[in-house]
Amino acid sequence: MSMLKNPATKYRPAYKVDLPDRTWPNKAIENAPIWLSTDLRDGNQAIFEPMSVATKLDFFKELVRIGFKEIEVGFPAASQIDFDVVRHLIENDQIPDDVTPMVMTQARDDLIERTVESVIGAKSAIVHIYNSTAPVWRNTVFRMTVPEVIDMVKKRVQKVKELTDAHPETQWVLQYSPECFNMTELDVALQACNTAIEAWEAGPNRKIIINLPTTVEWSTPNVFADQIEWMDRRLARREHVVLSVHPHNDRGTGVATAELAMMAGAQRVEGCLFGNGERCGNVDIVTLALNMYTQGVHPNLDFSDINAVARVVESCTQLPIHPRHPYVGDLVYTAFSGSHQDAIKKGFDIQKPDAIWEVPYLPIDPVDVGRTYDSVIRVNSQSGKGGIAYILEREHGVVMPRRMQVEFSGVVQKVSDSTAAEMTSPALWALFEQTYLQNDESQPRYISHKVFDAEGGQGIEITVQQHGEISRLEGVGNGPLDAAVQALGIPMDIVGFEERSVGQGAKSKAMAIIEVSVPNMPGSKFGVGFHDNITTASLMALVSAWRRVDQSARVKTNQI
Ligand SMILES: CC(=O)SCCNC(=O)CCNC(=O)[C@H](O)C(C)(C)COP(=O)(O)OP(=O)(O)OC[C@H]1O[C@@H](n2cnc3c(N)ncnc32)[C@H](O)[C@@H]1OP(=O)(O)O
Ligand SMILES: CC(C)C(=O)C(=O)O
Ligand SMILES: [Mg+2]
Repeated sequence: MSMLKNPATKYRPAYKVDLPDRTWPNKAIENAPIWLSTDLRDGNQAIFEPMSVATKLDFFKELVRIGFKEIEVGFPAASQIDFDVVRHLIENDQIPDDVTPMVMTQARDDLIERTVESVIGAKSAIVHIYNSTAPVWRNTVFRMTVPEVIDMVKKRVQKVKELTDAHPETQWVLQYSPECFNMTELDVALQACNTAIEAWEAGPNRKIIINLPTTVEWSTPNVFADQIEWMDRRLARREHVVLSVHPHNDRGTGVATAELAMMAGAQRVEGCLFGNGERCGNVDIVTLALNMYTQGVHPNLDFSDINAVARVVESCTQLPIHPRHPYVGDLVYTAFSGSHQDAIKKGFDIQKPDAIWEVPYLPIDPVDVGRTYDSVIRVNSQSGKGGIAYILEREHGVVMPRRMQVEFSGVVQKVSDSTAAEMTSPALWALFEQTYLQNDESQPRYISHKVFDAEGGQGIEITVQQHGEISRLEGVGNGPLDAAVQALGIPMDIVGFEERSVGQGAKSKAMAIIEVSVPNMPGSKFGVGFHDNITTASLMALVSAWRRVDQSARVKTNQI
């Protein structure tokens, strides 16, 4: 950046709202708003290829299934496809009684006529008209003064009223949006909205929706919340007005803007699934809804199979969802990093099914949105013992004692550092087998054993293969394991022993884990054995530990 020129000076900062007695900062979101999906309009006008009739109908069905009660079905005056979709839905009775379609148009007489025509015969319908009220649009696009803009609002609302009054069989609602509301002087926006409210003659059975958009995000969300509270206090015939917001996401704060606006009095929110829409998108209704869910408020929308919703949206819009998109991305329930994995494992260990959700680093239980725990923990060079232990326990039933977790994570770390790649669950298991289980004939391994009564205790004859040779070794001790230590003739102390059954039913096996220490060898070594018979499993674990002691001694003396 040049030292002489500061490009930031060419941008005008957002204005502040004079509202010293603002109340929204002390409020919380306690109820779901009325949701309006604008996927078929704002979402559709923002994709490379607008949706076909068939695609729009599929998307509409999905929106109904999710639970939307108000759906913007299109901009019928803009294209024949949009017009045909609306007619198809009405003529084929595909709009459930509790769902109201909305059609949108610019505040132009010719377009309003075509728009109202598109919804004739619907049980209920929202006709949505808009015009920008912000100074740049007034001066540049319309070249109109404020009184001229206000006069346009009055005449166009009267036009909608006249056309809709002619069809009393439909329950009509008017929606008026002062486009670019967030950039409009508040007194001008209020004048435009109150003009629409009066011209519509809002009252009982003549509902009006005043929809305040951040057409292009311009300020921090608190300024928008102030604007909403300011309007909420001043709108005419307030009890007959539904106060709605329509946030975009140019600053990446669409969700925060919608949340603070709800705290400030917004009763209705317009947005798109997964944040589709012009430029950086409309507010993401899925994120907003699931944010509410994590605060103990049900959003009245069904995202219990979020992957299925994502598949419909991706196929209809042809836009991929980012792998880190909140709640839905492929990686959002995955931890690679060691300390997170450790905490998640500990959280899962104590989490009870219906208790308050307290698993660290997972803001939501993946199961609530139809995701599984399968990929919650994945291993790479950033991973630690907790994550590795989690995968082995979850997928193979191997519960490692803590010191063994430390030992094995060192083994994993060496491999993942050298490959610099993710270690998949099968690769992790292969490394576990290679490290602890005797499946390589070139290394010391257990072959068989016989026990017999001996003077002074338990006798054992253990057959092992060591460096290619079969040896039968005998020992006596206070049990088979102790006898085997004597038979192997190595000064090993067994400092830890655990056994458990792994797997279920006929397929279950005994697993033994033995920790041994050897004089002059720092630390300890672990060995593992799996067998149908518990004594055999523990002898295999002992030989596994012996092999690992032998291996590390040979590494030290450079024999391997
Ligand atoms: C923020 C939003 O998302 S708003 C929604 C925007 N979505 C769309 O525009 C998609 C659908 N629209 C279209 O396909 C087209 O605009 C059509 C078919 C509806 C109309 O097309 P055209 O008749 O060619 O007009 P065009 O789009 O160029 O509009 C420009 C004219 O409309 C006027 N205009 C623009 N917006 C509005 C409005 N909200 N209310 C009244 N007049 C408007 C402009 O001032 C301009 O007038 P001028 O010709 O006298 O200078
Ligand atoms: C509500 C309409 C006019 C809109 O899409 C917007 O302002 O972003
Ligand atoms: Mg918009």
